[in-house]
Amino acid sequence: MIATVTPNPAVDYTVSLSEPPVSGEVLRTDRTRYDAGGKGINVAKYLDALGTEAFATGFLGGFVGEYLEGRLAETELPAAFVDVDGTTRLNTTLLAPDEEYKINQLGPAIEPAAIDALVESLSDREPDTVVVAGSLPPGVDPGTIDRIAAAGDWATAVDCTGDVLGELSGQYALCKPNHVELAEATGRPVDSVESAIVAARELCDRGFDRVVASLGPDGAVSVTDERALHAPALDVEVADTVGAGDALLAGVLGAMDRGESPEAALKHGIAVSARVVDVSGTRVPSLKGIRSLSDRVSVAARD
Ligand SMILES: Nc1ncnc2c1ncn2[C@@H]1O[C@H](COP(=O)(O)OP(=O)(O)OP(=O)(O)O)[C@@H](O)[C@H]1O
Ligand SMILES: O=P(O)(O)OC[C@@]1(O)O[C@H](CO)[C@@H](O)[C@@H]1O
Repeated sequence: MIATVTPNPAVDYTVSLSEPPVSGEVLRTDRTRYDAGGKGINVAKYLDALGTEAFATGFLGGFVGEYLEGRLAETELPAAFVDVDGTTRLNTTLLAPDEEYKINQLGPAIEPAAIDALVESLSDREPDTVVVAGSLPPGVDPGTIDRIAAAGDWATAVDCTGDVLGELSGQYALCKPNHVELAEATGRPVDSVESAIVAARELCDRGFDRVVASLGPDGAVSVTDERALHAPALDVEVADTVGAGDALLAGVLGAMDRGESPEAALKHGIAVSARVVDVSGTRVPSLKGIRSLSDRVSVAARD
């Protein structure tokens, strides 16, 4: 079973506009949606939809937390969160023709007792893999992620901001930075597939067994000490890219969980992310035919 930890969940509020916003003008729209989100929660939603046994946890509080929990309860995804005093985030995505704006709140402060409760409940579940994903709210630091990674006999995958990634000192099975996070974590420029592979190799030297770096429309690389693979993105219509990285990670982890090869896992990740960019917000898209879509992804070994 794959457990995902979202230290800083969010309800994703997506607003679609017919025209770009103009200062001082009132814009009206009936195209809005609310999704239960936060990176780890998205990974768990996509894994569940792909048929991989998943469980979502993290910290929730206030009316937004209650709403998020209610939305998850409408789904089949097993989830249990630690209650906190503050209010969970409402993150906004503003979509206008050819424009995408994202406003993310900082999130509520987390007390040490809540972190202890989270670690304890994770240990009780005995997952095979733990995924820690998303930004860290006040009170949670990179040391907390190292603690979670070391707290049980599980493999740990992380998708966190570049500064946090650069400060982790535990042993990790996988990390999933995007190109900005990869540059931030290593201090190296990442502006091509080649430079992403160089930076990813540096993270492998620092304790990450595999680095899956997402490169937006340029696809993704999957790098270990020994091998580097690159797969380009599929050419698809893009509604918005929110959740694309989570979809890539879910696709890769789901395939790895089934024992598939690194090539097949990367293809699967690219295919799942292509489906997610095709829908707005962080809703779960139809994943029917995902196998044959994966077969359309090309993957190449790189030096
Ligand atoms: N414009 C696009 N066209 C097709 N596929 C895309 C596009 N943008 C992203 N993707 C797919 O989604 C994957 C993840 O994208 P990206 O690198 O933007 O993730 P991210 O920055 O972590 O996203 P987020 O933080 O919003 O989840 C890419 O590897 C690619 O397969
Ligand atoms: O502020 P963070 O934690 O870095 O990112 C949070 C977030 O933008 O990431 C998800 C998409 O990947 C959304 O569901 C959510 O709003």
